[in-house]
Amino acid sequence: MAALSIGYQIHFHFNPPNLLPLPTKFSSLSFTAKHPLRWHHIGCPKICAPPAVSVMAFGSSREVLPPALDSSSEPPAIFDGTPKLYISYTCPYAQRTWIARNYKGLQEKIKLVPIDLKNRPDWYKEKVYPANKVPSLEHNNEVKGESMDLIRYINSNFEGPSLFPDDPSKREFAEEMFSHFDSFYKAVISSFKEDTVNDAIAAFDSIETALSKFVDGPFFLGTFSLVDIAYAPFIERFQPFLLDVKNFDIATGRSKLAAWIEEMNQIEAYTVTKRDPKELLESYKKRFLSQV
Ligand SMILES: N[C@@H](CCC(=O)N[C@@H](CS)C(=O)NCC(=O)O)C(=O)O
Repeated sequence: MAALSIGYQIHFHFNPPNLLPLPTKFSSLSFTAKHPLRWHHIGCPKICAPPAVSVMAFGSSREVLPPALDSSSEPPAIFDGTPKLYISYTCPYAQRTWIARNYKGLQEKIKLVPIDLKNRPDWYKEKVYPANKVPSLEHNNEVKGESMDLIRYINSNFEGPSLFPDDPSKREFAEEMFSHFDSFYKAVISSFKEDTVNDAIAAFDSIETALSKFVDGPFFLGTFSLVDIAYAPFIERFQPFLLDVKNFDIATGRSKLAAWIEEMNQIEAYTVTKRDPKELLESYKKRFLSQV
């Protein structure tokens, strides 16, 4: 059975209102093929008839994530026709593709194959992706790589909501932001090794300006898009490191960036891919401070 549980927004319509707060009294709610709605109520030994509630699927799926495959693991059924996204749970480039796949609701269509990069299985390089990096996507008997190409590919070649608006001015700005990524990344990383955070300040000022361009929403292109996906995994890592090590809070005095971070944290397709900030901080400290 697929290890998948579906999230629901539950609207309680109880009368009289003094019965509230009822949500705490309900232990779980689940759907099965036989019983479309099972309502488990604490204090009710059996499955009870649901009270007056409406339950609305909000279209997101919380997956049980598979364990990462290592050198002792058998390969999945490569080229069996099932699209597969090879990732590492800790890689920000892979995270981009994982977010795109989640946002488009492709959890059941594109199988997630996590790889342990520190103890990589030989078959990954030999049979799947000779570049031996993540992410890679197996689709239509081909394996493609490069996160920026893959998020565009996933957006264009699979069903689900579009992550790239039609508006030509937004598309043009998206391309600008994609090109800007490398210099943003380099500026922030270089500040890790310097005494001042001037480069990082300038880099985040440029993000604040970019976020001010479209006013029809808190995201880079107004609505959530590939641009947010391209930047989010990196900002997720830069923020705790700059705060802890450089005492630089990227969101202070940058209201658009602060709002963007808040809104990103409402997007489940993204939040399920996030790592513990403490773990990210430790891994960045190991990576960047030991080289100083
Ligand atoms: N430009 C690539 C970068 C991918 C990349 O560097 N992935 C890292 C993990 S975060 C990797 O696979 N490293 C393994 C290696 O370089 O051997 C992309 O955007 O997909």
